[in-house]
Amino acid sequence: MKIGYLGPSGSFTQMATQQLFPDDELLPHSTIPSCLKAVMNGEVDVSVVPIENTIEGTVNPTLDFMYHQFNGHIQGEAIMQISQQLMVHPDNAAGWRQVDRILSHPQALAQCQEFISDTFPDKLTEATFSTAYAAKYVKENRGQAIAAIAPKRAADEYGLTIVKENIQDISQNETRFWVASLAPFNAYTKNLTSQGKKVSIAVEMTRNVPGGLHKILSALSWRGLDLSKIESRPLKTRLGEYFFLIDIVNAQELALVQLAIEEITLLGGKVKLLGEYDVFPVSSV
Ligand SMILES: O=C(O)C(=O)C[C@]1(C(=O)O)C=C[C@@H](O)C=C1
Repeated sequence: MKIGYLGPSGSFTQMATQQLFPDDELLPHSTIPSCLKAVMNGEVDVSVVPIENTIEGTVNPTLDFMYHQFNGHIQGEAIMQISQQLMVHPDNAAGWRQVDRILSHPQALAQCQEFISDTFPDKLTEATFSTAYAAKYVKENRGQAIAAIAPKRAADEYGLTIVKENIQDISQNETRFWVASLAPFNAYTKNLTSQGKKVSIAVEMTRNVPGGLHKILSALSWRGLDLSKIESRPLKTRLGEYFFLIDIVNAQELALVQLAIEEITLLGGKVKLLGEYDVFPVSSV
């Protein structure tokens, strides 16, 4: 299969993708929407994109695209430990404290807020498409006084010097990645063991019914369905209109989830089933 991922080479997403699909052809894409569009237009069979992090929460571009535009499903999830490193071009290693800009993906910058405000109180941060993109940019622009926050793998890939290790605000920092495709497949490597089944749905109440969210939650709760996450995102229609992402864990009884979806629909809710999938812990290699 052809597998898209948020690249370039050296990204956290690449590490997760290589463990999920060790024998497939991996193709980097520069943004999360371009990874998911590549699935929709048949350029790749599957794409792997980040969805949530311990410190910074939901990766909104992923959730918004999955809800508003994606016409396939989540087929799996990987959970990986994330350790962020500060790196510079080797020529600037001695004077790294003098950098005037710190580049990374917004999720990674947010994961290292304490370090950045303590070490570089007056310096600018600059958002890049991914952590590895920032590392590559630092490599290609050695004349600029810049640093990247990225994985150790990106430092190796682009020949950068790590000047501060493990700079994320908490050590137990993890990111979830979704595996998305149009058609189901069962080609996961035997090296991975599922830690359980999950179902993700997105729900919007078509009219502003009082107690609408309460009704949605009741349909799930009286069936004993165990929720691990609920989050609202703007519908992008009018101010004050939202959809809700709901993750259901230990969802062995998929029939129960189907019945809950039917009940929510009868109550006036519009439900999009984002996917029913296995969750795989992967290591940060
Ligand atoms: O894969 C990467 O390297 C990314 O830049 C993306 C991303 C994310 O969006 O969460 C992936 C894992 C980390 O949480 C930080 C950044």
